[in-house]
Amino acid sequence: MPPIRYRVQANGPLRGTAVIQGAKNAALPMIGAALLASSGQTVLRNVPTITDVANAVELARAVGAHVEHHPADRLLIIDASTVTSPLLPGDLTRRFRGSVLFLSSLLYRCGEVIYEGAGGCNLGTRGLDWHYRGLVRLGARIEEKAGTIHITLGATAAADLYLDTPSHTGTENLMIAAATTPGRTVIENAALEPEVVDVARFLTAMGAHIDGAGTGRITVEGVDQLHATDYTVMPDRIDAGVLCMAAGITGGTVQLVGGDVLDAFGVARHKLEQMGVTLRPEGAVTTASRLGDLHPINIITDTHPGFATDLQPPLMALATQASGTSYIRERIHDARYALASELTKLGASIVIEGERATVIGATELRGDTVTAHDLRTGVSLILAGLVAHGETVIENGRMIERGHADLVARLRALGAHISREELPDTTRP
Ligand SMILES: CC(=O)N[C@H]1[C@@H](OP(=O)(O)OP(=O)(O)OC[C@H]2O[C@@H](n3ccc(=O)[nH]c3=O)[C@H](O)[C@@H]2O)O[C@H](CO)[C@@H](O)[C@@H]1O
Ligand SMILES: C=C(OP(=O)(O)O)C(=O)O
Repeated sequence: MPPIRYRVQANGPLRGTAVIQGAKNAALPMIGAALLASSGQTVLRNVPTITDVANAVELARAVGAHVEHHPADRLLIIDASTVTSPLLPGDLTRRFRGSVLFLSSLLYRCGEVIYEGAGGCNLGTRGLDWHYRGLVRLGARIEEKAGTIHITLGATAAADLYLDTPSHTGTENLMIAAATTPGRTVIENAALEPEVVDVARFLTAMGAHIDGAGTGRITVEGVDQLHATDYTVMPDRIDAGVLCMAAGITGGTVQLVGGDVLDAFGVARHKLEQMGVTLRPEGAVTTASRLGDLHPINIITDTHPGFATDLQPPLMALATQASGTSYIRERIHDARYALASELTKLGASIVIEGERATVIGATELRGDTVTAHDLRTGVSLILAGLVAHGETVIENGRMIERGHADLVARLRALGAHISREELPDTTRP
């Protein structure tokens, strides 16, 4: 794959309308869960055109599903009646974290699943032990050999499950597994994230019996089988948050279209408002704007409705422009400060001590060449580039496209000076 480079130059306040994409972290589990339907065709709408989705489509095809992808219509049609292979090939699964969401459906469709490892952003330790422990309690057997996980389905029976902390994909995987496990399964300390609720709604549309999604105690009454359905993926609250911050960092006004996201923001809504970014819902449109100064802020990332970790890097970029010292504490991922050194190259003043980051603002940023070490680092560097003097060049831009669709077109429509280049592929002979 040819490397991608983004170039950004400041061009004053962003103004205009932006469409929020469908949620990456809801679309991926839905593609995985759709494989549970042994007949019929599932239609998924509002699917974001991002590489994580393209990889999920490739993975679904690799295990035998027939998938039609219509990116221009943001639509997927999944016929899982042809799923036969229990092997999730490592060259695909290691491309994205969401591949872990294929485990449960494939296990129940094929009686076994072979998983050669998860990918996704490198944010420190990203365990899967709670997923495996839950599956074992539902009757699965797990063996690991040289990094490959082989799960086989024994006599399945409902169970009382718990998560040590409310894992997002862990809750989704266990809901998917429990959907067709006979009896009543209870998941304690379940994740409350809006995407988990959307996945529960999707499973319910497939015929599952799920209660309590959006609370810490989810109950699933197993049914014999699930059927194909037609479902529209919720809007992406992280994509929406980044667009609000693009308005905030440039002192502009952006109208967000594509669904109500303010409730899904949780604490992030209030933190943005404290910083001086006004968020105003008007019917189906939310307007994000900033007129006065940006104020410093204090955030602690947490599970929903706490401040979402995926919005922490963009908030760090915003904090570099606030007049005063901001304090950030990252409590979900143990290594999510790759952005700090890149922002420092642009002139930001940031001190990292363990899980704490102190951002001393406001600093004048100057364009330079920086690297998108992961998805949100990349998009946060775009935010910084929107106010830096001179040109900001972001290498490894493919990372951004894992999770944000068509950002160049959407930001250009708001007046941003941003471009994307495909570089020669040096890995090809
Ligand atoms: C595809 C997807 O939906 N990704 C999101 C999901 O990731 P993901 O579902 O991987 O995140 P989790 O909520 O599972 O992980 C949070 C923390 O719990 C730990 N943990 C988790 C499971 C486990 O079995 N053992 C364990 O130790 C992890 O190492 C991590 O430190 O939620 C994260 C937290 O909101 C987001 O940043 C990701 O964007
Ligand atoms: C961490 C993220 O994604 P993933 O879990 O897919 O790596 C993210 O979306 O910021």
